[in-house]
Amino acid sequence: MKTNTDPHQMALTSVVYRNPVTSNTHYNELEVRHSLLARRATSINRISIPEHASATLTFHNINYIVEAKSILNKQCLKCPNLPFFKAQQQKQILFDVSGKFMNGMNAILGPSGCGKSSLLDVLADRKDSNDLSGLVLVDEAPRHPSFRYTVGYVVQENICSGTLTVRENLWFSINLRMPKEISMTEKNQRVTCVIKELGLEACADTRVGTDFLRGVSGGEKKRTCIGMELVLSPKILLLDEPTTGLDASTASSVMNCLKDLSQRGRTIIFSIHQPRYSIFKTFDTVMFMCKGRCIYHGSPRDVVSYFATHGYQCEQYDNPADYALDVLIDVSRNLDTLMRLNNIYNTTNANVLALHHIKESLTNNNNIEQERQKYKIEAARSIKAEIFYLSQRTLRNTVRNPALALSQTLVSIVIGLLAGLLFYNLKRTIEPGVQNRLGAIFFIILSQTLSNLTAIEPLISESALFIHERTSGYYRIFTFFIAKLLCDLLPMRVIPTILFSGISYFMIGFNRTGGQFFIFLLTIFMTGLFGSALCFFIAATIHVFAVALIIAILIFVVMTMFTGFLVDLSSVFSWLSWIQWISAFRYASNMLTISDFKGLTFCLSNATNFCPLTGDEILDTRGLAHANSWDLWKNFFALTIMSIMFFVFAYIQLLRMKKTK
Ligand SMILES: Nc1ncnc2c1ncn2[C@@H]1O[C@H](COP(=O)(O)OP(=O)(O)OP(=O)(O)O)[C@@H](O)[C@H]1O
Repeated sequence: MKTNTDPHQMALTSVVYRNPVTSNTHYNELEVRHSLLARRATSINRISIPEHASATLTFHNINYIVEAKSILNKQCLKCPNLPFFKAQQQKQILFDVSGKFMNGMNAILGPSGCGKSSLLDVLADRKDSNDLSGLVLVDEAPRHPSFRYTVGYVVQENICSGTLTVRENLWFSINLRMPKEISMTEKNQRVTCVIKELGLEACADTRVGTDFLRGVSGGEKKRTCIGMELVLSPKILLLDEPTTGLDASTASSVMNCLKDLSQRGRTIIFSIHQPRYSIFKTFDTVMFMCKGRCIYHGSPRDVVSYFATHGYQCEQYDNPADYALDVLIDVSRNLDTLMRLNNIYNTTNANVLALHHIKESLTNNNNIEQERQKYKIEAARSIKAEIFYLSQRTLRNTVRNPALALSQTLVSIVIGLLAGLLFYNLKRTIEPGVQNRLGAIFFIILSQTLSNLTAIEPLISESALFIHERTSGYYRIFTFFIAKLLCDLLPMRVIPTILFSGISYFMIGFNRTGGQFFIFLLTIFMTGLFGSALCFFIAATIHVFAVALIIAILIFVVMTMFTGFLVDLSSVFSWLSWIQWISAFRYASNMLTISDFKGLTFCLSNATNFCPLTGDEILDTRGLAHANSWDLWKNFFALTIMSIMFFVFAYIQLLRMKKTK
């Protein structure tokens, strides 16, 4: 393959530099280097996956400490789930870890909980820098702020869109993550090339699959996730346990695939649990970790002899990987041995040399972090393009997985018919006309409220995908929010609203004027929109479906109780009655009540044509002002404000989701 340039560097075109501070000589050099790269990138007119894209990643004295919650005292063990019984405690996960990963297959091995994933996250710049000390360098320079978005990182869980095909997932990744300068032809070339490299030709146009939709195999799904990173053509590819959950042959095929990539110059770094020998021997280097410390880093061929010198003998037919893991388990139980092996590792010649090389950089470490924060990163695509690609995916998702949309539509038809039959052709009599009319309004608001609970599920089920894509810099939160609104929340309210209103309004026999039907339609739509906004906010705040659902139901029930239909609001305790002002459903039912009752007269049911009660009197009794049109529209205004407020809250919650882990 032809290699005209380095697309990893090309991705830097998506980075702009704002107010770089020039107080530090070392950083000045970096800045010059980066701007040179950026300038060079703009002149590139052809992209191909480079055969020799290699990078060396070194890390020095990495310490990672988190705030962990611990139970305060023994008595509190009885109530461990209550947050106020927990105290913040510092927990060190990584202890002075240093090392160097060059192009090739670099494995990180160790027992569960030894800090493999944490180290990978640190190397990928996905941890909060406040919890970290130490230095990570790429080709002897500090990582660029965009490193997190340009490095390939395949998380342990296979996160990609299940309703899209393998090829569509790759396109989604390349469309959103590569700079806009890259042409369609070049992207197509790259996607085709990655599909070929990963051996995905046979299933390229098969849907990946979800829990309920059979798709590609586990190995193919894993390779799709790898492909979504490879389309960026990263020099460094990090993978968290790429073989977990795969059978032996699929694990081998994934590892062979990675081996191929490494032979083409990429630096592949991955954590792995108990590899078979056939896999173990493909590694170029292995790093053994134990309780957050590194105790060996070198060739897999030297493992047995290295540990033998420390008193651990490998049995004749034992797999060296199993043997090493047994050694690690033994070492983890013996703190003295662990410290001894860790000290030996830290003082090995190679390591000392590496530290010597970057001594100057180490002293500038604090400055480097501060400087990194000052760079502003811009997304690779324009807002319009991001909305387009996200909407395209959402629509495909809806069309290919129509259960939710169909059930929402069907439920609207059924409830519309039910309301129509229950309150069929309302009479304008005092008994039972008035009561039935009020009952119909209450039923309509209640049913529309409850049918909006469905808005919780899609966001919660997509939260893992959203967090992953946000961390990997696929799109801005704003564009995700707009696409969700335009292609998911709004259509799911508009169509059912029209169907429900069209059926129920005329069957029930509310006033048949165009204006009143429009107010009815608008009220139903706004009720749905408010319900969606509230559910969106709850789903963005609480990620456990059952908890989110129960909270949404609780809020809906309280709001329904304060509509004024179940209890006379003037008789409620004064310290409780303020809830009526935040009951969106009171505003909705007020709109319907005022619109329908105003100007009506209600007759006696004995057909005497004596009509002693007017709709205006009923509105007066219910305390609903109706003198002018503002009295009606102020309810619409309040409903709109509350919907906007909850959409804003939902957006803030999305922003608050941490990019780092
Ligand atoms: N944010 C955190 N708060 C508290 N403890 C944490 C946090 N992050 C990691 N840990 C702890 O740090 C240790 C190392 O976690 P890590 O996920 O890095 O281990 P691992 O070697 O990848 O484990 P596994 O192989 O089981 O995935 C674990 O004991 C984990 O519970």
